[in-house]
Amino acid sequence: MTETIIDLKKITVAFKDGENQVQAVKDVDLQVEKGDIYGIVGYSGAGKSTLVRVINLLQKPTSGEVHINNQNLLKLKPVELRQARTKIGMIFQHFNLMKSRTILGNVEYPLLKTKLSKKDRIQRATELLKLVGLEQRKNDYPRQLSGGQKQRVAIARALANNPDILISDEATSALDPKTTLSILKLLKRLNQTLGLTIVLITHEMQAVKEICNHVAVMQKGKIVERGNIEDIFSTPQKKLTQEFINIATNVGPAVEKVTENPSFKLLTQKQQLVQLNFIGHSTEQPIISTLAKQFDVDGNILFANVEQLHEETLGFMILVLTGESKNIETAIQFLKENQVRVKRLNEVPKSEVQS
Ligand SMILES: Nc1ncnc2c1ncn2[C@@H]1O[C@H](COP(=O)(O)OP(=O)(O)OP(=O)(O)O)[C@@H](O)[C@H]1O
Repeated sequence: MTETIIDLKKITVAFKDGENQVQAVKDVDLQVEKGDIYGIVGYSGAGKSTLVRVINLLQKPTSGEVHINNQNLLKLKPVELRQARTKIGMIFQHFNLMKSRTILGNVEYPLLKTKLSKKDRIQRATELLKLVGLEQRKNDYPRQLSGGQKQRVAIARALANNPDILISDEATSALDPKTTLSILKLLKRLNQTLGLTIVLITHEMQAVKEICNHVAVMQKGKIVERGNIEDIFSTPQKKLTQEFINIATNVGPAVEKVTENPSFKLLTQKQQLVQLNFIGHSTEQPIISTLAKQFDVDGNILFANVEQLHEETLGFMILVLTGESKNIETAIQFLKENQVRVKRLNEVPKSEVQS
């Protein structure tokens, strides 16, 4: 049985900007299941940070309801809210470590407000550093660590009070791709071993693809599309979502390269440039040879990429189909009937297309 741990209802956040009012978040509902890793993707200014800051009431909404762990946070007394907040950890792009404290001192810091003795605090902080693989560095200072190591310390600190939820606000945006991957893997491990629910804000669908089970796409303060990761990657509905996925799967840059190449202009009336997206079992079929054998249509592969998302395999391909236009149309129909999404990348004159 799934259990909803984050339930935001009709959240609106408005800021005063001089004479004007900026609505950073507009009437957003968001439900996250316990134990999930939920991505929130959007370009800068979409309202992602503002929305997730509502989860721990770092940002009070102008209107709406905030239910976390079945508690209505807006109805809690200050002392109860402080307690509820300790169960929501947060990590940031710039780590926010205290320069004058050692690594151990940074992780110990949130425990100073608890009833733990100094000895127990040190023991807990040491355990947490072990969990993120930095026990050996506990007496170092933040300046002595790399970006990835600093983020590991920030993660250990965020876990000090045994939170149920971890909010990651662009936590890998300042890191190189390899370090990003290692931090994402660490988050996934913590999700699996501690049952931690993670909300991951990012402007990169690539990060979402690595570890999230669900994703919401934000634009201008609203969630424009949401769903499980396989559905969103295989059948994105909104142009913005497609854009993010094209970048994450390298299809976007490949289409650009192909269509900007001078040879693209030289395609004949018997050639159709197509982008194919395959889902699940359709990735295993010998599509190209079938097109040649059954429809007398040759397929020349210009780009191909296969992505594994949990149990689902997704394939992306850019092809030039060459043959009689009638045959190309039948071949495209065949592909569609076999759960392959087909997007035409060049216009074939109408007179050539038989319906
Ligand atoms: N305290 C504030 N006062 C006024 N406007 C704000 C405030 N905080 C955010 N905004 C505005 O709200 C909108 C959403 O900002 P927000 O930081 O939530 O977006 P974001 O998607 O997280 O982008 P980024 O990744 O750049 O932080 C922006 O137009 C921003 O300028």
